[in-house]
Order: sequence, then C-alpha cells, then structure tokens
Amino acid sequence: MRLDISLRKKLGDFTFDAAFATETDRVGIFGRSGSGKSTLAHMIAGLIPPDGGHIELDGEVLYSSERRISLLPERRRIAVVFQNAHLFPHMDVERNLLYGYRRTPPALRKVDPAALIAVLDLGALLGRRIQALSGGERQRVALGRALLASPRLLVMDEPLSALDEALKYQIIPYLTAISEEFRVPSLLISHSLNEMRLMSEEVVVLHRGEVTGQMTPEELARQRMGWTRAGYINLLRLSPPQAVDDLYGYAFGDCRLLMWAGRRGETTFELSSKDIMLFKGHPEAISARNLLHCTVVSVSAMENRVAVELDCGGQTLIATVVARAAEEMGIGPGTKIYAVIKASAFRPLF
Ligand SMILES: Nc1ncnc2c1ncn2[C@@H]1O[C@H](COP(=O)(O)OP(=O)(O)OP(=O)(O)O)[C@@H](O)[C@H]1O
Repeated sequence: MRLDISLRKKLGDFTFDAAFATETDRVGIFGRSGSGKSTLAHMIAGLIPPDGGHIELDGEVLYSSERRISLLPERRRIAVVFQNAHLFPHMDVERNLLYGYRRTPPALRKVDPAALIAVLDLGALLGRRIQALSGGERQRVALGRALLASPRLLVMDEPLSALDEALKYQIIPYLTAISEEFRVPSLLISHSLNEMRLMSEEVVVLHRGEVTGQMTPEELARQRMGWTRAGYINLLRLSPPQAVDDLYGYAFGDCRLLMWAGRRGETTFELSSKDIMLFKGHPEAISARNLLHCTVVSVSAMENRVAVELDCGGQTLIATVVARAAEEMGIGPGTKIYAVIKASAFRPLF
C-alpha cells in the first residue's frame, strides 16, 4: 500500500502534528501512552475530524483540508479493530462475521468467508453467542468481521492489549496468516515493542503527537536495547525442529540450536542477550547444550554493559556482557568467539 499522511489536531492541551509516508503493507505505529496513537487511528478511519492536513491511500485522497475533501468513514473502506472487540451482542458469531461481508458489493469482496473462518479457526464457534466467547475468541471474531468487509486497510488499535500473554501469542500467528493469505494491508497501533517486532515491517514512532522516527522493527529494538532492564531480546524465527535425544534441534544458519522448550513445536523464540555467555577459547566439559562458533560483528557501549553483535554461521545474535569483561577478553570486530547458551534459555512464543 501507499499511505501518505500529514495531520494536525488540537485536543485540549494536546497537539497532534505528525507526517509520514510509507509503502509497506504492515505498518506499526509505536508510542507511549498519550503519544497520540488512537487519535491518529480515529482520524485515518474518519471517526474524528482533523484540524488540517491530508490522508492519501493508494493515490486516493481520503482527506485534504486544502482541497476540502473528507470522505465519510464508510467510503474510506478502512476497518478498525479496537482493544475490546465491539461485536453485536444480539447476533451469533456467524452473523457478526458476515455483517460487513453482506454489505460489501460483490465486486469488492476479496476475502472468502470459508477461507477466513478456516484461517482464524472459527468453524466450531459459528453458532455461539458472543457472551459465550473468551476474550481471545472475541478478538478473532472482530478481526474476521473487519476483514470480511474487504477493507483497503485494516487499522488495529492495541488489538492485543486486553489479552493475557498466552492468548496474545495465540492470536499473533493468526494475524500474520491473515496478512499473508488475504493481502490486506494493516496499520498496527501498539506500545509494545514485541508486537512491533512480531507483526510489522516498518515502524513509525510517535512521541507527544509528533513523528520522531521511522525504521524497521529491528532497528527500533536495537535503538531501545539500553532503555529497559530486560535489555535486548533476540527474536528467533526458526523452521520446525527435529527430535535430538530428549531435546529439539533447530537449524540456525550453519549451526544447530538445541532446546528443551519447544515441546509444542513452537518456531518463534525469545532469547535474552543476557543469556548468551562468551568464551574466547573452546570451553571444555560444559553443561550448556549450545556452543556456537561466531565472529564478532560490532561492539557498542550501553552504560556499564556492551552489546556484542555476533555472526553465528550466517545468523545474527546479540549478547550483552559487562564492559570490563569485553575489555579483558579483547573483543572487537572480527574476533572469533564461542557463544554458549543453555537449552533452557529459549522462551517459546508460538
Ligand atoms: N477529547 C479529548 N479532549 C482533550 N484531550 C484529549 C481528548 N482525546 C484525547 N486527548 C488527549 O490526547 C492525547 C493523546 O491521546 P491518544 O488516545 O491519542 O493517545 P494514545 O497514544 O493512543 O494513548 P494510549 O496508548 O494510552 O491509548 C492524550 O494526552 C489524551 O489525554
């Protein structure tokens, strides 16, 4: 999609004045609470009027103060999914799902209900009342209903915030499958770096109503690695594993990672940069199951620690170690090093 936005809006003491353009199909809007994310979502969907500016989607002007254009929300064909699924309580799941579909002219329908129901795994729920659904199921129905209206853009305003961790990671693969299968561009609003990394290709950073950056989710994660106590988290997307004795083996570039965490066949893992130990020489007789031969790509300082970017058989990992240790080991770009990781250090997401 091509989205070009420049908008101004004053709300009490808060001033929104932000501009960005993107050509990616999965855009993330990232910012802290109160940075103006929801205000932006509402203006894009036509739910609140901007004070000025323009919105262009794939070459069509949805709003332009200069040209006095402001398409009605229904003419914009932008679907919005909010934090709490707003479903029709008097209709069952199926009628909720088909609500927008039936109102979409056949020529514009590009999402097949049966295929969507399969992707979102809603087949068994079609006859259920909305009150009898869990939070995660409601959110899946809300997504399904939004997509069946075949929108040109799906705006998701903190769609996972109301869900607990486990449910959140159940929904994310569905969202990814949807965007791959039905090719509906999306704009995801969230204050979660994790969600940005898992679900967007490009991130627009909002701060106090202004755009302060536009970058890849990986760049955002690296930029923020010194900002939180958790530090940098490596995100690993791997192919399905093979059983190796009582562990699971995952291909990782030219290396293999052994874990005992992937019991349910998960392929996406988090690995804290703090859980990677570095050795200058080959350590003897260690209990950790993963010993990767890597080359240091870069070393960057973060307060009293350093982040060491490693190339491990063609894959990247970032380890953080205390600055003194890196100094004593003489680590610098090009240093050959062993990275040691316990099989239990990998956190399976989905
Ligand atoms: N109708 C209003 N009148 C006055 N101020 C408002 C109004 N609506 C929103 N604001 C203020 O505008 C700012 C941006 O709000 P917005 O909801 O867009 O932020 P947000 O980034 O989505 O936050 P959150 O992540 O907490 O949902 C906030 O400071 C909010 O208090």
